Amino acid sequence: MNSSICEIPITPYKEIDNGTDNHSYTRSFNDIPESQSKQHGKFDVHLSIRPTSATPVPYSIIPETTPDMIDNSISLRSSSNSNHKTQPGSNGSGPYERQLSLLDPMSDRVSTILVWQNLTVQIREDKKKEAFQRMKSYKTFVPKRKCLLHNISGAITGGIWAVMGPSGSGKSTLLNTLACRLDVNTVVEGEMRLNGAPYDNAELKRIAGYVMQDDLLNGYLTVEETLMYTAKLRLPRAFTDKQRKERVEDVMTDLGLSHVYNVIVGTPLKKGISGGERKRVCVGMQLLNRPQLLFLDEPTSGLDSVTALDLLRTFHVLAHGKSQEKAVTIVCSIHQPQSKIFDLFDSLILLKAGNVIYQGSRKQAMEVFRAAGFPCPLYTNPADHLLDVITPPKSNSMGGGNTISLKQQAAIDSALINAQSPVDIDLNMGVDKRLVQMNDVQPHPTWIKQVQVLLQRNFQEQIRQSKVIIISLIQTILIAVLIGTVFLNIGNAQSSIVRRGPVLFFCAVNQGIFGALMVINSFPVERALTLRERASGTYFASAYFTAKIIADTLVQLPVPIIFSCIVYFLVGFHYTTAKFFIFTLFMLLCSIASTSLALMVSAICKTTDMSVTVLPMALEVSRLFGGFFLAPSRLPKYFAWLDVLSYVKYTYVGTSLNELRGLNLTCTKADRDRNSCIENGEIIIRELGLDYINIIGCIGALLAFIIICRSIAFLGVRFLKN
Ligand SMILES: Nc1ncnc2c1ncn2[C@@H]1O[C@H](COP(=O)(O)OP(=O)(O)OP(=O)(O)O)[C@@H](O)[C@H]1O
Repeated sequence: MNSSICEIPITPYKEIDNGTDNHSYTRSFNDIPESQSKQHGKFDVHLSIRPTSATPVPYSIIPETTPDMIDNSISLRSSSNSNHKTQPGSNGSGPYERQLSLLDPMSDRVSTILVWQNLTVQIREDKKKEAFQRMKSYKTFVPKRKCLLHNISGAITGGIWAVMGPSGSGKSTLLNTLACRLDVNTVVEGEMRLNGAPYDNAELKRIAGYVMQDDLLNGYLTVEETLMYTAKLRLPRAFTDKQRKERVEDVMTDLGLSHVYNVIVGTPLKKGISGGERKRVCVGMQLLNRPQLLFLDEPTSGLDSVTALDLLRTFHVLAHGKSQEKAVTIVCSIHQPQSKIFDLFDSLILLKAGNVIYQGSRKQAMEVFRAAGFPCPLYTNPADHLLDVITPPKSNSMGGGNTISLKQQAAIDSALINAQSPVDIDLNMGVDKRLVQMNDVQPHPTWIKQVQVLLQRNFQEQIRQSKVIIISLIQTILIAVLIGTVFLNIGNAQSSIVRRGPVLFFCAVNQGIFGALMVINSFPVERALTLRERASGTYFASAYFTAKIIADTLVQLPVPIIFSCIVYFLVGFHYTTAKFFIFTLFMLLCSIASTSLALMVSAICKTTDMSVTVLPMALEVSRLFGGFFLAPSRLPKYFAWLDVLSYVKYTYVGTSLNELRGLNLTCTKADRDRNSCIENGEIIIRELGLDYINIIGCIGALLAFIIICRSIAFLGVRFLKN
């Protein structure tokens, strides 16, 4: 069977009978959305159609042959066409490639071809549990796994693709598999190729973007700031600031965001841009480094129909490329699009329970369904029709509705599959495009530059949240005044001995709480955002962590300093300049230690709920072993390890040593008569058993505590990804 293309411009659609069962059309872009035709101007595109039924049927015998049958993007070689010959003069990359260039109107601008063959995705209960069971009974071991995708094959070759199917059919699983974003408990079998070569997440990060369903963004930054920071972090280091700014402006114009460039993104409590605009910002962040491939998971979820249509029109324009530019191949998972949205897709993958029911041109889908005996009724949304056919109606509790038996449903599925030619995948598709891509790798901004940009972003966010900082300062002043007045001018009398311990212990406890609560509330959300940015290859985990530690510490500094200045003088602690600075240093280290503990807990627990449950216990233990209720030297040996973990203890013991060393106490005659006079602080230190360590030891222990907690937190951020 030969196919040939006649280049006769006929507008809008006219069939050219070339004497074969392959028919060719030439059409103009009159029927594409206005926005797109403006971009392209008016030009003619050559398309061919192929019969899709198992037994090829010439289209001429189907009475209502319509342009719907035009296959303008399908790239799967059908077995029935496997004798397809390479045209003379083609670039020799095989019949598949040639077919692409014949079938795809923008093949010269399609830069990415994604192919998968015999792809099976399974989920296991737990990776470690499975490995353990395998070790225990390796001969008889049969892993318990749920199959999410069943041995599917296909290809994505340009244009805008919809992955459709009922809920739970595996749309997100397919997207995540192709984008190498599955979680650790997933087992993938089969081949996936990007431009003819196996690929991994790192390679995909360079050329592809992924927009997740929920628009997780930094609510305190404006649209322009959000995009500008991403541009600074993601665009190659060779870009100048001017070029970055131009790229951001370009993306904002493309996505229709220019009118909100100065509006903050917004948080649940502070309204910012709209839902559709948020989605556009997420897409914009991915478009900044001009990806060749864009995955979008349910991009229209939560949007009203007008906004959703508007967004899809934007994607359609991106997918067909602006003049002279390479087009972005877009793959969207979508639930049940309205008909106008459905019309914007070039191609379709229809999934049901992890199986592919249809893949190929969107327009041809209706024909396949008709050939299988399911023509789309008049005035019915084609997307609804496709889903209605493949989704069996469930009987309701009232016994209403017509149910279809599993057998009938299986018959429908096989009728649909039989109405299409079997797919024969060529894994080498797009190999020539790969060479171009490999030469195109440009280095990312340096680690130092990333830290610098992230620091700037962090400070900007903190400034936008200045209310929280101001409230924390006011609260610190109030608490400090309260403590200072309760223990006002403690003096040097014997009665001051029983008051010194509690006030020092209370200072240590108080410094820990506020910072820890702030971290526990904000870090899990920040972590989710960071994970997402890192999944897109925006920056190194170490750069993020370094910037966070520096910014948080600098913002935290004033609180213990203000606290110390007020409390120290109101209480009237042992006054020398050195002692005051040592006290302040302990307050500062205590505050940093508590936030480090909270950071570690929330990095390991991952969610706010879990962190909020675990942190109070950690704080309680720190207090219990804080050295006040029971002297550290008198603790039972088996608790020694918990005692070592208490940052409160090192603060309390350190400040006590600082206060009591060199402290002279006055005694009244009555005290002497009762023989209960304690003349100096050294005696108290010995009595309380605090002399097992010195001040330097306490400072060292606090520093070690901070370093260990932060190192564990870093490992949590770096390696715990879900
Ligand atoms: N981590 C997982 N553990 C267990 N089952 C999973 C997991 N991920 C997905 N599944 C199951 O795999 C099937 C496909 O899920 P997937 O999220 O891909 O479906 P979907 O078509 O995107 O659904 P929806 O449209 O509702 O988002 C579902 O039955 C789901 O319960």
